[in-house]
Amino acid sequence: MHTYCLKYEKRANIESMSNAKFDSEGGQLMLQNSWRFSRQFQDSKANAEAAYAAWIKKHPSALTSFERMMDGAKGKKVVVFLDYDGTLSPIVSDPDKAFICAQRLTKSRITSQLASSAVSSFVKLKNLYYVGSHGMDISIPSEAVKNSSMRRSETDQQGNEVIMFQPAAEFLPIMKKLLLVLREKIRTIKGSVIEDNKFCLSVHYRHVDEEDQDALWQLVEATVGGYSGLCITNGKMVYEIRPNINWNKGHALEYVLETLGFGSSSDVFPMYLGDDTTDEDAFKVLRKRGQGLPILVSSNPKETKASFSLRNPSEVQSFLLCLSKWKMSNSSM
Ligand SMILES: O=P(O)(O)OC[C@H]1O[C@H](O[C@H]2O[C@H](CO)[C@@H](O)[C@H](O)[C@H]2O)[C@H](O)[C@@H](O)[C@@H]1O
Repeated sequence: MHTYCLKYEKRANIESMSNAKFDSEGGQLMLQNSWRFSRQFQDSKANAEAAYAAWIKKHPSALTSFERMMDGAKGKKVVVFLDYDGTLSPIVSDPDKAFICAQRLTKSRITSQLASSAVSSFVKLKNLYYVGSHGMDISIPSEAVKNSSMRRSETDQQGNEVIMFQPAAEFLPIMKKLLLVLREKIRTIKGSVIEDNKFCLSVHYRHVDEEDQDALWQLVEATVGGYSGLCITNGKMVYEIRPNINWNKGHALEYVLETLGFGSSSDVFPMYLGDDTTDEDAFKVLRKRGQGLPILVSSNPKETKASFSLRNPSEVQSFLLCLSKWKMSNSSM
């Protein structure tokens, strides 16, 4: 509405209209424009709904399709992989306040970009397996490891016996150094925040003014360019800097299944729930294995390898509740 008024003012000057004429015509024009605006808004809302309706046909809701979906799981071991931000926890403006209601998370594997210790401190459940930093920071309780060739445990920071796997371990000194350098550099850009996720540095720009975002990107790109072997990807209002190695959430999923003794087993039914583009690598692995369920968490139509979808973390919780009820009536899980 404001924009239309300004535009009209400009035209009124050009045409040297009287103030009286300006006022009365201005009011009428504003009405017409506000009607047009609301019509455009309704049209675009209807278009978005139509696009979502078409998309959901290709990626049905994991809630409404639950029974049908779980047919394939009967008699198999169900392994649930859950992304954290945007999947278990809603996206919030402060990353330190991304909490979840954890009561429904039992016997699950959590994959995230956060360091596994960070995810673990958010979730605070012991009988979970944590995977952080894009799958580059894996920690599995020793007693869960079925594959004897992988049983070489160590003690984590909380004193638990775990199998740790960090395929980018050699990058740790570089990541630590880069953290200090970047933290100092981006200090000049108001609203920017850097998060240390061990093998992934996340530079958030959610609170950076739009006109400063390009400068932040230039700064990040130039600084990271000074270090070899790293790459930058763009997430949800965040630049993610990580080692450029051939390892992603899909590899992590395979690694976890391997440690659990399900490497090439047909008795397993893995599910992966994620909202991020980086979760697509895990979806692809499930597709390739021809096993289990890739589920995308999104309220907007998106190009995805997932077969099913859930709209948001609240639907994820409802889904996990259905799953726990299903588990109670199907004892072999
Ligand atoms: O692999 P993920 O668990 O999906 O991690 C991706 C990033 O997630 C977090 O950032 C996102 O969620 C924040 C909290 O809701 C939000 O404030 C931010 O804008 C989002 O990008 C996490 O803080 C990052 O470190 C991860 O890179």
